[in-house]
Amino acid sequence: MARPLIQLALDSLDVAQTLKLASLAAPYVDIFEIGTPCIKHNGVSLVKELRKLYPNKLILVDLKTMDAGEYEATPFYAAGADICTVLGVSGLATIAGVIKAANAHGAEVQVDLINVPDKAACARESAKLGAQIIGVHTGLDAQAAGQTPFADLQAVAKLGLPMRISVAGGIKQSTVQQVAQAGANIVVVGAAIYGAPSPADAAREICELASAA
Ligand SMILES: O=C(CO)[C@H](O)[C@H](O)COP(=O)(O)O
Repeated sequence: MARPLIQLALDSLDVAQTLKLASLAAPYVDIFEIGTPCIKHNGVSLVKELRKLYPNKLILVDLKTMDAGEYEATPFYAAGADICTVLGVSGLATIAGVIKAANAHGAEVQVDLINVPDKAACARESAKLGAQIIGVHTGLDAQAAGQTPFADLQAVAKLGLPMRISVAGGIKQSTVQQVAQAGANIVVVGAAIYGAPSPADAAREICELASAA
């Protein structure tokens, strides 16, 4: 089994800190995620800057789009995003709009299952529409309330859909192998890297653990 891709969530609002973290972790991660607060604060120019600095990395823009899918996502794909996210709770018309924008740019879409009540139905419908990635996600506020993504990951993996599975929500060194073995194709890590004393060491450890899973 191929190791899952490692996605670093760049969740700072500060551009200098974001670029510094990206450079420290770059040797060990496959995807740079421009996190939702970061993209809202810094906009399309940060996508362009990261694209220029890292032509060979995948860039995910965590738009968490809720409406006006095609219109909102188009400038981010045009700026160089490989993947944009859309909320599963937004509904099928919005998801279809982001997929249309992605297709126009030869790019991909991740549907985020955060707070979706019927995750299996949403994942199935998203696959039918042509989304390439389904995101099992326990957000930061839900994590603070003690929730984790592990049970949802198992349930989504069991569906056997023709989509890659991304998992996010407090993944760290002690859980990366568990999620890889449960079927995650993309493992998203934020705080366990950016909050570590050495982000580079943390990113390397996570990459090595994922490779050995
Ligand atoms: O999308 C996010 C919050 O909505 C975060 O970027 C994602 O949860 C990863 O960060 P962490 O590993 O700290 O949970």
